[in-house]
Amino acid sequence: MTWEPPHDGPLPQHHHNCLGCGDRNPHGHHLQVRLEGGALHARHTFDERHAGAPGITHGGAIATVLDDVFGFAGYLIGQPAVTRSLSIDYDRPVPVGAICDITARLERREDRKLFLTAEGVDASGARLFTARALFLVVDLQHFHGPRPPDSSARSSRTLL
Ligand SMILES: CCCCCCCCCCCC(=O)SCCNC(=O)CCNC(=O)[C@H](O)C(C)(C)COP(=O)(O)OP(=O)(O)OC[C@H]1O[C@@H](n2cnc3c(N)ncnc32)[C@H](O)[C@@H]1OP(=O)(O)O
Repeated sequence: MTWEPPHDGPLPQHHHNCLGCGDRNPHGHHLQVRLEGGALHARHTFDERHAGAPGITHGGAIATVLDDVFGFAGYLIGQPAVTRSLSIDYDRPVPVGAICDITARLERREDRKLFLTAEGVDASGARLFTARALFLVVDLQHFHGPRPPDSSARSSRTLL
């Protein structure tokens, strides 16, 4: 089967239990990532579960979400890729309960290496954080390992 680039619109979750985007992970962020004009977009609202300082989103929660949005780069190239390096600049506190719009782009590819950037802004457009990541393309063997006991959690609408 030949791979075709995805059209603009919602992208499938990585898998149902994914911490970032899985719809069946009760501890997850339930991200919904869209492709728009070649860029990956997610609108997300962190909640009280994601607080570090009172009322302010934990930096690790932001890193989780960024890592997962970057993980959708696999859809742009039709091959799975995983994080090798992730770097974040936290420009402003992200209030719990506030809308956060995240945009990520594949800046360039060098063989297996995907160089990615992302930005998060609030509802007024003020920049909250920026990030850079290096993802490496892997083959499906990379994911062969211990599997969740509920293998029925997988479906054709997921990557794994
Ligand atoms: C079905 C679909 C599902 C897809 C499902 C996708 C789900 C995504 C979920 C969200 C994202 C995640 O959480 S992913 C999970 C978190 N990440 C992981 O678990 C990855 C753990 N790490 C690994 O498994 C491994 O380190 C790999 C596979 C990433 C890379 O290992 P490797 O193949 O040995 O590659 P390595 O030699 O280290 O590096 C390859 C090239 O990158 C360069 N390189 C390495 N680090 C850097 C760096 N910081 N900056 C610049 N360049 C670097 C090296 O010099 C080399 O260049 P050159 O000599 O080639 O020029």
